[in-house]
Amino acid sequence: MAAQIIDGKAIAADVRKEVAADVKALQASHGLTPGLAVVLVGEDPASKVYVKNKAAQTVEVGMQSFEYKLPETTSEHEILTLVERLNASPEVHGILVQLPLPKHVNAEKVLNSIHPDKDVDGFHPTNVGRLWIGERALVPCTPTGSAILAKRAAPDLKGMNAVVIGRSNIVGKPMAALLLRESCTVTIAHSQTKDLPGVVREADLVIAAVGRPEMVKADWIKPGAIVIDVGINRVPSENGKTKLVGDVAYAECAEVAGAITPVPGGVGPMTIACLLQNTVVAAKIQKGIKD
Ligand SMILES: Nc1nc(=O)c2c([nH]1)NC[C@@H]1CN(c3ccc(C(=O)N[C@@H](CCC(=O)O)C(=O)O)cc3)C=[N+]21
Ligand SMILES: [Mg+2]
Repeated sequence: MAAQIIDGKAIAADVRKEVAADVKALQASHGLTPGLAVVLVGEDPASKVYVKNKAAQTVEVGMQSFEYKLPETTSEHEILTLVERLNASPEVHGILVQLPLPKHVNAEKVLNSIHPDKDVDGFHPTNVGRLWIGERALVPCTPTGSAILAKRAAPDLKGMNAVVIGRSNIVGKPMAALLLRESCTVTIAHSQTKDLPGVVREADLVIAAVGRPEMVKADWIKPGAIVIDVGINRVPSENGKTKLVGDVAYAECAEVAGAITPVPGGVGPMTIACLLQNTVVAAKIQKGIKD
């Protein structure tokens, strides 16, 4: 039986509609227009595309967009000075510094300089702590979007065996925290895991976030399992161009899984939608607005 295909593009559009409604409500109730600042250092072409998409969608939902495109040679000090300015700006409620940063810049130092209440990526240690202890937090966008997609396939994740493949601070670890909050039994698997296929075969819910093209095979998947593919890998294609593939061998896994996300059109669009949602949450936190 073929899997249900979880349409991230359509679900992201739903989330953006909700965000647009939230923005309207905030304007009416508090005269507040949330603003998102994105900082891009250097010329990475893929990064430039994301920044452009983010800016367009930010404006589309009625928020203010501030873009800072700095040359590759920008010093760490200059970046820190910009972040300080954005931290202090009343028009800016969310700050995202696009990763990766150039090698001469200490990324950890830059990310930690963002005010936790403006940290719409949810990477600041304060937000990591808030997430794990269950306080109101800004939660990383990719795991948030992935959880929304999983819940579209199965509204109640309670009691499921969830296996997260990948232990990054950006996806794997916060994903585990979110699934624990949904009362899943969570395993974080990684490159050193013994018998990874065997571990994944126990999963009712698989989240693949390793950055290895099409690594997860059909015979790793328990029949009927939900498969969320976080990977976005650009690989050579037949016609000499490149194409995007996930961390999951999509075609073969779709024949075993109960539900599966495609790449592109799965988690990627959700990441940006959740970034916009986080900007609204950030604005509310800064203004002391409940919910
Ligand atoms: N501080 C920071 N936060 C990030 O969240 C962050 C970052 N840095 N650096 C780069 C990565 C990458 N990223 C993507 C977001 C959306 C798509 C996306 O929408 N992808 C589309 C297709 C894109 C295409 O066709 O190239 C899809 O999967 O359908 C992809 C990648 C956010 N990132
Ligand atoms: Mg993210």
